[in-house]
Amino acid sequence: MFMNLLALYKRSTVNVFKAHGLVQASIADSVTESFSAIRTVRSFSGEKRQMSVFARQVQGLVNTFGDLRAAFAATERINSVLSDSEIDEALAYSLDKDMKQKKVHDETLELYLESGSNEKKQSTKTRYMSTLKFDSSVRNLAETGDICLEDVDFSYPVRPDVEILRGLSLNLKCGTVTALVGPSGAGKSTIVQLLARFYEPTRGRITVAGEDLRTFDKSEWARVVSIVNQEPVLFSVSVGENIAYALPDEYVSKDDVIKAAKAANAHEFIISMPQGYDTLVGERGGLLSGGQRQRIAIARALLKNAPILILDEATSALDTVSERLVQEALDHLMKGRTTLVIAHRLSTVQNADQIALCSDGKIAELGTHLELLERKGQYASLVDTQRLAFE
Ligand SMILES: Nc1ncnc2c1ncn2[C@@H]1O[C@H](COP(=O)(O)OP(=O)(O)OP(=O)(O)O)[C@@H](O)[C@H]1O
Repeated sequence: MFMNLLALYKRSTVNVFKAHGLVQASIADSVTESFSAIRTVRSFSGEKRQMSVFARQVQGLVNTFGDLRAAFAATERINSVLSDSEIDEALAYSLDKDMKQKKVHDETLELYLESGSNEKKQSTKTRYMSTLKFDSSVRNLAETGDICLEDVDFSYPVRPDVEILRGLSLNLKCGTVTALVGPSGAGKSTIVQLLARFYEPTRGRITVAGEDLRTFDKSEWARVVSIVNQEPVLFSVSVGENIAYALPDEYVSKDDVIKAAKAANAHEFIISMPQGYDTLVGERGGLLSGGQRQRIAIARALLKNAPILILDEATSALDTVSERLVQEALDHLMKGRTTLVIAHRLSTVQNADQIALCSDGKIAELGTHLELLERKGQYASLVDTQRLAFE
């Protein structure tokens, strides 16, 4: 993982240096051309055409300085990420909140409040944040507590004026399955994005065992959440390596990989391939079928063993045999985990512990399949529309 990051950094740095080189060459060209244009203008000052050449060269020079500034900004950004001096906004938020509520009294915080040097403030903040990270023991909370979306509003940063979620509240009971259904565009995938913390709520909060998710480091949170979706991301390496990728920072034995593959109904098809677990899967797993790719993703999730599971349309677009194999693997994966399933086909979610119907950025109906049918509301009409043969 670290080697990949290093390689990425090297590539980025080389690109920035290349950009610098290009920009410098371009500046030199622009300057030379500008001076030659000036000379031309001087010697043929009566000709308008030469004036327009001169104006173009000056414009070129201005653009070049713009490019140079962007290249410097990119270098600075890369360096700030690598030197770890970036502020984790989520943690900064919780720190700020605790301080405002004066819940935390210790001398480190007082130090922080003092008007000391920026460096001192930063180091105090970092120390406080690492205490928070350590104390919070995310995994323990995720294994034992409910996840609650509390009165959540959300707008995507690119369209801040459009509210996608409006006062949405939902409780995912620890160790149970919640199915999220609703019309297209209602906000189901947006809820997944917030639970995975790709975005933070604009208002309201998401908690695990009562703790605001923003108090946890995002990478720690990523360890306790598994997402399996319709198009799993596979890398152009072997099947075994793709499964082991679940734990990129840890040593994973071949036995563990095989155990996960067996539980995911993937072992049989893997050993029937020419090089078994060493078979390369091709670019984005292109040498495997859709159902096989999903079972590899499920094996990966089993190996990761995260207490929170999100299944986004996981069994759609599969033929009946593949769907049965994948569904069995999923049933295995869901056991004992706090699971949120998004499915368009209502037949796949009727056994969930609770079904939440998301409509217009809110949870409009909540209950079991039978309860919601009896209610004769939106869920019942969705079921009706799909003309499914429920008991
Ligand atoms: N990254 C994004 N930036 C801006 N708007 C987005 C983004 N992703 C989704 N949206 C908008 O948010 C709204 C809700 O989308 P979302 O994907 O959450 O709905 P959904 O219920 O999952 O729909 P579907 O069932 O069709 O997948 C839509 O209007 C969509 O256009």
